[in-house]
Amino acid sequence: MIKVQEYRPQSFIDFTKEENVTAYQDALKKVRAELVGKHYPMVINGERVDTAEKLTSLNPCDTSEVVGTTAKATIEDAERALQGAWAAFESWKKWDMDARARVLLKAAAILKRRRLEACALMSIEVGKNYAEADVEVAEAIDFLEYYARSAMKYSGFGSSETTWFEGEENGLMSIPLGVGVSISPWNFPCAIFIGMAAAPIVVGNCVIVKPAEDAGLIAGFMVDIMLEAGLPAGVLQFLPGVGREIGEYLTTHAKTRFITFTGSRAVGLHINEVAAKVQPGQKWIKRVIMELGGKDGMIVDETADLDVAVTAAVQGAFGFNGQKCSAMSRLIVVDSVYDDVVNAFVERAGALKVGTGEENANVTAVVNQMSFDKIKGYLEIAPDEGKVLLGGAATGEANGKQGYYVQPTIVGDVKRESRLAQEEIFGPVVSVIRARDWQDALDIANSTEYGLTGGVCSASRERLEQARAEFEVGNLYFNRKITGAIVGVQPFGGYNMSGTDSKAGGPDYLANFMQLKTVTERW
Ligand SMILES: NC(=O)c1ccc[n+]([C@@H]2O[C@H](COP(=O)([O-])OP(=O)(O)OC[C@H]3O[C@@H](n4cnc5c(N)ncnc54)[C@H](O)[C@@H]3O)[C@@H](O)[C@H]2O)c1
Ligand SMILES: N[C@@H](CCC=O)C(=O)O
Repeated sequence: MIKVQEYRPQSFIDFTKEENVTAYQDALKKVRAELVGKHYPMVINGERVDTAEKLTSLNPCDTSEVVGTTAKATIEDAERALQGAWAAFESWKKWDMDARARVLLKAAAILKRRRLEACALMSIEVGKNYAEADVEVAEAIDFLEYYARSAMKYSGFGSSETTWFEGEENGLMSIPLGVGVSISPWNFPCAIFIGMAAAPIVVGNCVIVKPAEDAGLIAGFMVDIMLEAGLPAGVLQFLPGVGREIGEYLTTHAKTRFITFTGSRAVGLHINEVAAKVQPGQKWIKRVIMELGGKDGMIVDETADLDVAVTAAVQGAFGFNGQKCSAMSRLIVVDSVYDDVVNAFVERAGALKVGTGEENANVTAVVNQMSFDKIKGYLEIAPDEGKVLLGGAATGEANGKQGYYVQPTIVGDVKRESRLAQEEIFGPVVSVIRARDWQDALDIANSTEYGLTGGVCSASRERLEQARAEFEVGNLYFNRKITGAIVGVQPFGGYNMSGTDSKAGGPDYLANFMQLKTVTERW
């Protein structure tokens, strides 16, 4: 058994301290000097391989800046990566669990040393401010540390998990699935990207990682760390490319054993459908693990502490511009305190500074043109679906910089069945919904097809207990923000249309990537 201290999540950097701000700014300079403008080729079978065409990553906060480029994998590359991964699987599956876990622990150690570089790169590539970037890199380290330790419980012949039967030895063996595809989103391009790769890898699978098109550089940075930590050739195949091209090819392929996907509901459901169709030569039912979108609501009732509720609302709604699956996009307030809560929320949100990630603004630009246009579309219908109380414009500029800037927006008295109340917007836009009373608020909270995060701000024990039982979400928070799950502390994942509730960072997450064999020997 590997010798490590008990898992403890990373603490976050305190950016109220001047020395930490200075260190971050130094990291930004280093990243600008060493990583901006860099090109990341694919990594297939341990070799760096390039393509004629490239994918370009733009700075969303200053779209005149190209942050860097990656290769753009073709179908032939995807095929080669898949075959190479199956060849690597023959030896990787035989490695001791301890030895595989050590690779993750070493990667965590390297990332700890390069923590601020990873943060700074994300400030430039996807516009995260300092705290948002830091929380994400801390989560990436936590995933590596946590999954390394979790793997231990699947090591060896687990006869203790079965009931004793006289005259026989019985037990369960956990064995890896084979080769899978990990398809990740741009909004947590470091933590989710590496968590979805490290988990299957540590228990003996080989993985083709397909990062999001908008965040290829941080993905390349993380792959370098995994290789430096000692992953053998072919275990992690780095395949930046276009989702509907190579993603589609790999998810439909007969030789893909499992798919772990985090992204939108639309793409997730499409993958679920194509993966279910058995291809010629396919000899398994593909395992599909899905983490999808949300339309997350937080209820504030008349017993709530107003300051706690408003702080939770501002943090949950506007952290990383609402570009989190967990973001509070619906604030559901009971009628008797509606005006007080909403006025305070509008006032606090109105003080948020809009600017670049590098300037450490509270709200930065949204990720790309498609996202900007989509949010703009919702802002256009907002006056018909409620009252715009704050913001309401997609300005496309902040402090003289052209970028995908959208004002923090609050729309009041949104109709509960409207598009603003039902569809994931994925930007700094909050719909406030007026509820008659507590029960009406809970009904509204449960009235979407999603079920990812939710929250209640209330001092009523009875109501909190009712919510515990009846609020239909995978992650439920009381009297705090509804974002920011910590690995091992709040296992994360939703149900209903929000996903397969596989609970990343939870005690059973690795079981998603293994199959069990029961072995009986008669003595
Ligand atoms: N539940 C969670 O844990 C969680 C976490 C983060 C983000 N999300 C969700 O992700 C979404 C935002 O991320 P996004 O915009 O990158 O999502 P997206 O669905 O547009 O893309 C996700 C990934 O899928 C790939 N892809 C696109 N089409 C594909 C296809 N046909 N076949 C295979 N792959 C394909 C993309 O290239 C990308 O890598 C939001 O809906 C958000 O709620 C969920
Ligand atoms: N795990 C993150 C959300 C990831 C989705 O975007 C949170 O808990 O806020």
